[in-house]
Amino acid sequence: MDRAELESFMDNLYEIGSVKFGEFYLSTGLKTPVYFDLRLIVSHPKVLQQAGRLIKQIIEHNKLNFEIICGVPYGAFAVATAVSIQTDKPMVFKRKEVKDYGCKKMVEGVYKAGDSCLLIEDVVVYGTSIIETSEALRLYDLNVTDAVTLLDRQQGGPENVKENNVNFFSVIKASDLLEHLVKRGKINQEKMDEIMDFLKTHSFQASKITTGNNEK
Ligand SMILES: O=c1ccn([C@@H]2O[C@H](COP(=O)(O)O)[C@@H](O)[C@H]2O)c(=O)[nH]1
Repeated sequence: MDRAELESFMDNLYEIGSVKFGEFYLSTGLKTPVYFDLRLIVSHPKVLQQAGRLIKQIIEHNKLNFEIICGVPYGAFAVATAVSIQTDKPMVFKRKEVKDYGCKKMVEGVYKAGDSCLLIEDVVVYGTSIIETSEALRLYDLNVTDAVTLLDRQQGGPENVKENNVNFFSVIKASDLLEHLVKRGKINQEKMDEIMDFLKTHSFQASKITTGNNEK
C-alpha cells in the first residue's frame, strides 16, 4: 500500500474528528474508551476518495475477484460507493429490512444468482455486521468470499469473519492508527498502551457467530 497515502489518511481521520477518546458504548453494551467514527468521512469528499483509493490498492494487491460491491448497511454505503467509482465495478445495497411498499426488495441494484460480491465495511469490532450481511446476501444467491474494512479494532473480527467463510482484509488496524498518533505527538505512549490493552482484553472470538439470519 502507498505509505504516504496511508499516513495522510490517518492524519485526516484525526483531523476530521474520527478518533474519539472518552466513554462510548458499542451496540453490544460494551463501554469503550475509544470510538472510531468513520461515518464522518461522508462530510469530507477528499477523505472519502482517499478511502476508495486505499481499498482499491488492497483489492489489487490481493488480486480480489468480484463482480459487484456491497457496503455493510448503512455506515459503509458511502465508502462502498467510492470503491465502486474507483474500481468501475457495479454496486448493490442491502437494506436492513424490506419495505412493504414499492419494489419490496431486500437487495437493491442489478445482480444475478452466483455473482461474486465484495463486502465493504467502515469499522470492524467482532465482525458481526459483516457476517450478518454475508449470510443475508447468500440467501439471495450472491457469492460472498471477501470483505475489506477501513479499520479493524483488533477485537477478534478477522478471526470471526474467516470462521464464517469470508476472507478478511483491512486498510488499517487500531494499533496502526494509535501508533501513528503517538508518532505525530497527538497522544502519548501510555494512552496507546491503555487502549490497546483494553481492546485485547475485550476481544471475542467465536467458532461461529450466530446471527439467526437464515430466512429470506
Ligand atoms: O469504534 C467503533 C466501533 C464500532 N463501530 C460500528 O460497529 C459496527 C461493527 O461492529 P461489529 O461487531 O464488527 O459488527 C459497525 O457498524 C461500525 O460502524 C464504529 O463505527 N466504530
